[in-house]
Amino acid sequence: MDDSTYINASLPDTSDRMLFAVPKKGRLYDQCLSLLTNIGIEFNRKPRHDIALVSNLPIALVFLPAADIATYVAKGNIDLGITGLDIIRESQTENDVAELMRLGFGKCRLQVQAPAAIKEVRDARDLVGKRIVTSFINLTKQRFAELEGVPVEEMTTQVRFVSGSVEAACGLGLADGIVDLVESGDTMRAAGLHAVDTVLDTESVLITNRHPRFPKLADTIRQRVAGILMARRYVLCQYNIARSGLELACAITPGRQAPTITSLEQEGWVAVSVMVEKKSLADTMDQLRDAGATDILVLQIANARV
Ligand SMILES: Nc1ncnc2c1ncn2[C@@H]1O[C@H](COP(=O)(O)OP(=O)(O)OP(=O)(O)O)[C@@H](O)[C@H]1O
Ligand SMILES: O=P(O)(O)OC[C@H]1O[C@H](OP(=O)(O)OP(=O)(O)O)[C@H](O)[C@@H]1O
Repeated sequence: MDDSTYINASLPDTSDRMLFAVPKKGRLYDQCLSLLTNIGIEFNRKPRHDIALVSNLPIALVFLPAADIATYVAKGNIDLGITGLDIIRESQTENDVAELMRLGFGKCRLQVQAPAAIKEVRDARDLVGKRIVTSFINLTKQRFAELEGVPVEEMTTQVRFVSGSVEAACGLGLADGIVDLVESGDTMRAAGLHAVDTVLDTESVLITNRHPRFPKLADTIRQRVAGILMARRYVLCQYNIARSGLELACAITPGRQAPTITSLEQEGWVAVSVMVEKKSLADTMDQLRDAGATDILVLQIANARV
């Protein structure tokens, strides 16, 4: 029985539905569920069931370990999925999946880490020929082979797999260094480690098989996700300004495409409506004020299509 027979046998009522895989637990789970809600996907997941039929679209959600999603999508068992870039690279599926969009959450770094107390190890090169423990065996071997300047088969560094709690390996005497994900750095510091190299910057991505079975539906989901990401990134800013100050104001707020300008019932004045990135909003409002804008209002964007 091959992989496709197995998955189809376990999904008897889903043959006419696009299979959309999301992590069943872990760091990406909450953000994925929130994204699904925001893009209008309605479903009812029964306790302990890993498949949920979507009630308002011909989609079945499949809850899988994040680490397996890229492989399922690459092999075509699953049509669309959300997982980490790190997982795509580690499972060597980048040629078999199409990355539709980076999702802006699950951001962290895959780093080589060593005991901070061992002063001789300041750089990943200091770990060449030593013992490394990781859950990312392929990426780690590639990195150390690169450092050694030899093919993976000829490298002297010993890379060993553990499935979790990687940070404990040095303290327990199993490794001289580890390769693991770091976000805040709290886990690494608590284990007495420090980073000596970054192998990869990662975040969650929306992926599809290179030969999708439901291209139109996959594109609809892509567009909905793009709209939500844009709505999260921008606000709508409205203000009034004298025509004499309009050129400067438009330079401060060029918008995504261009500002919308309407006449006010007051000679020589216009109203401007424009999208502004949230991260620069406070500065932008100060600059608009200095440029003579009045009644500067900021409105949240609930959703969008771009
Ligand atoms: N600290 C973190 N900050 C942000 N994203 C992370 C972090 N740790 C992991 N990720 C992302 O989430 C993905 C899944 O990691 P997570 O630790 O949640 O795995 P998991 O599914 O719970 O499996 P495991 O049982 O091996 O821990 C990672 O591949 C990575 O893309
Ligand atoms: O830099 P930090 O913010 O401390 O995050 C890093 C930790 O997060 C991940 O593990 P997670 O907590 O998801 O659990 P896991 O060890 O079970 O994978 C990763 O494997 C690190 O251990």
